[in-house]
Amino acid sequence: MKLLRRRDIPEERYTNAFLGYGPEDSHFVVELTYNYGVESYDIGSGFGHFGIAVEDVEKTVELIKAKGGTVTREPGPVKGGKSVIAFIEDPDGYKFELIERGPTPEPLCQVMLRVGDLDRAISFYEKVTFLA
Ligand SMILES: C[C@@H](O)C(=O)SC[C@H](NC(=O)CC[C@H](N)C(=O)O)C(=O)NCC(=O)O
Ligand SMILES: [Zn+2]
Repeated sequence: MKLLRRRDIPEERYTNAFLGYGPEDSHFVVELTYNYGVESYDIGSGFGHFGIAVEDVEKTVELIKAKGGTVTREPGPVKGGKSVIAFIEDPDGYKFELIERGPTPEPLCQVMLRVGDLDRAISFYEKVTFLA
């Protein structure tokens, strides 16, 4: 990913940074928010991870390790499945998953949220986000 833009709102005492693999009007982005003076957060157990598709998880993990990244789950098939994945943890404790897939113009591909009622959540997102 690369930094697309910063957005500082001093009157609200926070700064955003937007990172992605392409322009915001056509690509998913990660929006980082820094609240002035707040150095850490309790991430809790609801947020799972976001996913980044790569063509070679093992090679990508080696590159991440060489750059000092923290690998919390080594490359290999997902338990109970075949997709090759790995998990990386960022300095704030947020995780992203590397998912082995073919070439794609949009590697930033999914967000995992833990929910208390799957059918309720499915119904909500289908109802609320059906924007057509
Ligand atoms: C589909 C792919 O994007 C996944 O994230 S599946 C990875 C898999 N997920 C779970 O096990 C979800 C349930 C778990 N109790 C949770 O709440 O995270 C996973 O993490 N597998 C572990 C592994 O080592 O394969
Ligand atoms: Zn996942």
